[in-house]
Amino acid sequence: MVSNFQGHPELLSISTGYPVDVEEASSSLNHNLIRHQFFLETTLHLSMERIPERVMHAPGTGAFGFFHLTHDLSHICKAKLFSRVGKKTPVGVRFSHVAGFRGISDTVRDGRGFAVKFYTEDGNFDMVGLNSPVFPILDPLFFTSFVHVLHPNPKTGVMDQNPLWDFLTLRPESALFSILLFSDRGTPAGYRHMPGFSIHTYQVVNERGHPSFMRLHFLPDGGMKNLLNDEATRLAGEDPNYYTRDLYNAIAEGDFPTWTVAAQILSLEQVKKAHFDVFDVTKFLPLEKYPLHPIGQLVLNKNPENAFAEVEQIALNPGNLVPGILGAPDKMFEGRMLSYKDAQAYRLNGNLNKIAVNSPLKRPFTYNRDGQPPVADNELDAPNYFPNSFHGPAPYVSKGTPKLIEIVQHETDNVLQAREFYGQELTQLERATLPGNVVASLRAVAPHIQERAVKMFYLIDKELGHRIEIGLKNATSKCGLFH
Ligand code: HEM
Repeated sequence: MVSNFQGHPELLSISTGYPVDVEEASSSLNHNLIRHQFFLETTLHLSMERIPERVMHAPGTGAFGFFHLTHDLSHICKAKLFSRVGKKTPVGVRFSHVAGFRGISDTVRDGRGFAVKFYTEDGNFDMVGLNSPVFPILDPLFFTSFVHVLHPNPKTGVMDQNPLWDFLTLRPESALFSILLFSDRGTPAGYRHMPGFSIHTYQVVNERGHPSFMRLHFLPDGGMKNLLNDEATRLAGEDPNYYTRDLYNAIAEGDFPTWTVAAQILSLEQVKKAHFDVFDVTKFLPLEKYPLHPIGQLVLNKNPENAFAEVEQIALNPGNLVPGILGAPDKMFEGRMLSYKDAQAYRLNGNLNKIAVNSPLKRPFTYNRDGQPPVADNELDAPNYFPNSFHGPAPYVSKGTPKLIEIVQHETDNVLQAREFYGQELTQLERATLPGNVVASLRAVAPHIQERAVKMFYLIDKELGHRIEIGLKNATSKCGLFH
């Protein structure tokens, strides 16, 4: 990953086009600085190089490619990306760290974002998921607190494990996510070696408006690979951009990463008869009951050419839906539909969909005008009000607007799936390394929170609880505590 700019040098100018003379470009000593146009512009522009970083998932990288449909799904969902086997829909993908700020080392233990923008003929569909099949909280009301516990203490500015463990042990629905996070899956071997999950169960409809429900899985064709804690810690110090470079170089060398895309598909009947909430984002849908149906392949074959324009400014929003995909009926999804729109308007301003990476394939015709750049084409004297009798954009006529089903959500058993996942899904090696990974974080936490955490792990599995308890007793360093 080196700069290999091969172009001929152009004439240097400032952004107004004023050509810069060699004397001006060489020194500002003994010059009137206010009249030194080159100094003035470069210095003032530097202060404006940054935009607000994402409040969550700030560190990350991206790549581009396509989604190749291998199995027709049009009997279930009329979205264009799922019809006609062989179809290739262009995609933009952003992989990210859940916590921390830009610049954090890639291999630090964390959840990872796995977000895909599908550029379809009917607009952009964004699947904004994680490398984990579940989310730690059920209720969007607690999302702000969850974000706060993953960020530095506002007094000291230092990361502190106390709020994280305090919160996780007080919100028992996070038990399954905690097992995943502290297993070796919390330190993937790279972005191209991790899976992705929609987590939400989407409601979709076919041409006849008939509803079905699906959770999407993206399974790395090269297999899932993780790092052991020691290796991840070493790489965090020695090679902070380990994942980013690995992905970039693989694509640059033509070793394109691919994922098999599969869906768990449920009928309305199955949803009603499930005996549990299939929309609960803190739980997975058992594979024996709802098997995976392969639908296609995700291929990443193009690196970004401009990281700022194509990665920092990509706006992935679960509220970006297309006809046939209604979104999920759970409260978390509803909360997300509000939050991303607001966060991205703050970060990129109201014309964010005019930024090239966010623009849909087909030119949109709207009644919105102007604002902060990029304003580009403002549709000139086409009517900017609706209704009108001057041939302004007209809505299409549908056969009726499908509605999301209504659901009632409750907290349910929080231990059962964590126990199942620990006992049946983790490999022997992952079970062996889990207690040490937990202790490495928990040892820096106040004793009353440690006690609660140990109880939580005992509830999941007696031996796991016991090994963490012993590990904590033997842990000598209590690093991270402020007195
Ligand atoms: C199933 C639950 C959730 C998942 C899987 C998830 C996943 C993600 C991912 C992958 C990103 C990074 C997108 C990118 O690469 O640009 C992100 C960003 C973000 N998420 Fe979530 N999230 C979840 C829940 C929530 C909730 C409940 C809220 C708020 C109510 C929220 C608010 C945000 C915000 C504000 C950002 C930053 C958006 C931006 O500035 O572009 N998320 N989330």
